Amino acid sequence: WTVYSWYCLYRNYREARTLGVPIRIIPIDHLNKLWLLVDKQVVSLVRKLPGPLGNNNFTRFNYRGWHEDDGLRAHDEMGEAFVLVTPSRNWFYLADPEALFNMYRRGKDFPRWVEITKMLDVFGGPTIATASGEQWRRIRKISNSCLNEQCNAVVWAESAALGDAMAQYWASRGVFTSVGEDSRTVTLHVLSKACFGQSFAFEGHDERRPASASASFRFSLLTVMENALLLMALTPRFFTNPWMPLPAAWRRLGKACDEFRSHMSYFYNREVRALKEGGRQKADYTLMAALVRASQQRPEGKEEGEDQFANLTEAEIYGNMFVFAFAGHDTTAHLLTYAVFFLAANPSVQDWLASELRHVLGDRPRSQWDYHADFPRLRRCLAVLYETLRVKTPVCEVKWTADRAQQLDVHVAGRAQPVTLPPRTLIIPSYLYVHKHVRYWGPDAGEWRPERWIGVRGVFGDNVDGEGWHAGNNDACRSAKGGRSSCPEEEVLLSPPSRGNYLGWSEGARDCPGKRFSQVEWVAFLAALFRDWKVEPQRREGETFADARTRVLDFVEADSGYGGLLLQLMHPEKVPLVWSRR
Ligand code: HEM
Repeated sequence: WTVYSWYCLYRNYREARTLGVPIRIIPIDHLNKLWLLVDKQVVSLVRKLPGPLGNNNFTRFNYRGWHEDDGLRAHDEMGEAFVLVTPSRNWFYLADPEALFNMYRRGKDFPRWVEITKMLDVFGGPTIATASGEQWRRIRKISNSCLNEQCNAVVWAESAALGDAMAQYWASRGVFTSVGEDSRTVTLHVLSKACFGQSFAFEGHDERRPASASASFRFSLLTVMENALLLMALTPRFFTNPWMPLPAAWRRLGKACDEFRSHMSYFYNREVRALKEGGRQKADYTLMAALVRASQQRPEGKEEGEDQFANLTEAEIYGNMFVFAFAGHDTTAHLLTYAVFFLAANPSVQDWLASELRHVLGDRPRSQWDYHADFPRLRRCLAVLYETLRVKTPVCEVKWTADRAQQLDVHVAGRAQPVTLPPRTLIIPSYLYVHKHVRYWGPDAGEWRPERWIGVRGVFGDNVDGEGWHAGNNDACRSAKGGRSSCPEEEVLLSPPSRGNYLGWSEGARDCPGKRFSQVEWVAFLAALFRDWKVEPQRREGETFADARTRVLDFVEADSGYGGLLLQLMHPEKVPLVWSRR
């Protein structure tokens, strides 16, 4: 095996040399399953060795999330593109915004590497995240039509109600440490409502009752989502096998899987029945109902009997429901946790945010907030999301060249030149570089500064939302008052320096279909949390606010890591925060 491995490494190295970009060799593929279990521990042990033994390509590049620790260094040293050669595959890292945008535009030439997402097909499939080609186009088209404005209105109302309850809970604690857990609770509850029509009251971390053995829907959804990685690695069948000697917690997981499946089947049959009887009102939106409706209707132009090529099967609906719940849960929750910490360290941004919320929502109670009228005016809330996603991008993407060589113009040594990428080359967009380099974002590129996304309407002609100038270049867009516009009505949301410079929701045909969902959810949470409340770090004895702020920001950098598949704060409970009325 070792000889074969070295042979493959040599073969891949020879192939990498044809690319004409810098090469670094590492001995183990990033996605070797055994290695994934121990990579960080082994690397941190090897790092203790003296000199080059502890400091080499292996300790620098050969573990999950190395790019977060390395920051901008790798591309600063090697230019816009370089390749990591492993025994299994070549990993081509790309930080050229123009080349990235071209790659996203040519989705057929550079498809998603679905081998990495295939494990999401645990409750049925193929799904939107795991299918390719024609099959994916069909599922994606149906999904896009279901994630519509009706869905967003449901998300808005539910998120505002849950955000409100979370704010009350934190206020009842005064000092709280549960932002990570509570953010996961609210995002899960929003998904439960939007996907299945099941609404649950907020339960703060310390109020959680032990899950009932009778396995309610909430229990099954929560348990399945909390153990999603384990389920993807071992499949639900492993946990539901009655002959397998399993610990009690794993048995419970098996039970939750069975329950989750039978709840989905119940919801599915209910929707099919309602559709047949014409009983469901338009106002009763659920994603499940929308998918069922779309899958039962024969699309225009299709003949009888062709339906199976255009609609979703029952198994595909189950698989997709799981994928939506999985893809929409931790992404938003982790970002919300980051934002609460960034805001705690930046009271002036909280004031700026609150003044927009007061201006748009006034004193209206939450029940009178209106998605269609209020959401589009809350640009500062959206700017907080854009900025948090810029500096703490949770999702890593992998594209590849599949079975054909592809050419891409890439800046190498300052000049655009065609690079021929051999078949089976993996391409990793280096979002950290394009999101944070001073060349694109100005001297404060490394700082969390949501104001960079806001400009003043009309300063450079008639800016419209999302088509203005990037804040790094828009000093003239701001009013004289401390670099901030005084009136939210005059403001526009600016776009990034280029479309290849902002990859948080990805780009091209295979970008995130939940983008608008997450924006609506996020803005409603921020509105409920920060119109009437504020957050700050709990000070230690004798600590000034400036010291506490530095401590929080240092903590955010040091504690960021890949717990599972996403970047997150690993232990947000370690830094207590204070919640109070503004
Ligand atoms: C702020 C929160 C979110 C972020 C940052 C985010 C980011 C992303 C990214 C970067 C991708 C592309 C992944 C890849 O190519 O490997 C993606 C795909 C996807 N996202 Fe999101 N997402 C968010 C929220 C959501 C929500 C709320 C949903 C569902 C309601 C969702 C559903 C999906 C699905 C189904 C895909 C796969 C799409 C396809 O393959 O066609 N996401 N997301």
